Amino acid sequence: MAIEFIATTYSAGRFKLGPINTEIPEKKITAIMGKNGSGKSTTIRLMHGDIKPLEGRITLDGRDVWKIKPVDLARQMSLVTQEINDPLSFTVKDVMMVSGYARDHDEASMLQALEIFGLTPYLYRDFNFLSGGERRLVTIAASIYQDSDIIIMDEPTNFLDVDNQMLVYQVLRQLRKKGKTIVLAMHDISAVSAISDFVIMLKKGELVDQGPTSSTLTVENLRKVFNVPFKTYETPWGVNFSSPLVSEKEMD
Ligand SMILES: Nc1ncnc2c1ncn2[C@@H]1O[C@H](COP(=O)(O)OP(=O)(O)OP(=O)(O)O)[C@@H](O)[C@H]1O
Repeated sequence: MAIEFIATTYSAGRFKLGPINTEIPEKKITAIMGKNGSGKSTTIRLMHGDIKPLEGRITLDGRDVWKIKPVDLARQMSLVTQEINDPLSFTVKDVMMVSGYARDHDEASMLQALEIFGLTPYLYRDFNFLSGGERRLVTIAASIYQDSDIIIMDEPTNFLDVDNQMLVYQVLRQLRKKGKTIVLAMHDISAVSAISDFVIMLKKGELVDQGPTSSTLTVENLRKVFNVPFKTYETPWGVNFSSPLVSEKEMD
């Protein structure tokens, strides 16, 4: 399942994205990084065929993704968005069923996906009355239940406590091991460094750099993207990046 951006551009109001040329590595974790408003969600929506490019193409195994029938696309790609709209009074089970509508219903797999996050007791709860973090975990469980080859998530760890963030990253690693292609829009630089194999860095809709995380996630690129200085430091879990968030001292 290869996703390719070929000279892709998009425009919404005054915002312009691209041109983007990239091939999302299969069976790896790709992180899309950039400041607020840099175009991460737009890139993800293009990848999922929710919006059409202005110029160029986004292809899934050579086919324009926006032309693929939703039911066929759902077998190949799942998307966890930032905002979860549920105008109806859906239960957690309904949310799972909607996500899994293109696969054969399998109650055991559905419960298994919820159980990863300890959510089986929530099966008949009203989704709208769950906390922000619980809703996020349900939608991640729903995308696991969907069982597509490609899993896209927009800021999957938003609203989550550190233990649940760790759980989500652990689950993402397991999904990669199972051969899933994963694409994440992310803010958290340490998490990008720890979990992603490939990184796409955006600034104001432009591609700043892309490549293997080990060689692309550099202090130089981070400074370009975020306009603040960064330094690396060693932690017991590997190299991390730091900027003077709450310090009065300037870094050079
Ligand atoms: N339909 C639209 N009409 C006008 N502007 C839009 C539209 N959709 C997106 N934009 C603008 O495009 C820019 C990129 O938005 P996008 O949601 O892709 O950013 P992002 O990198 O995901 O940001 P964040 O980190 O805040 O989620 C923003 O300035 C946004 O206001």
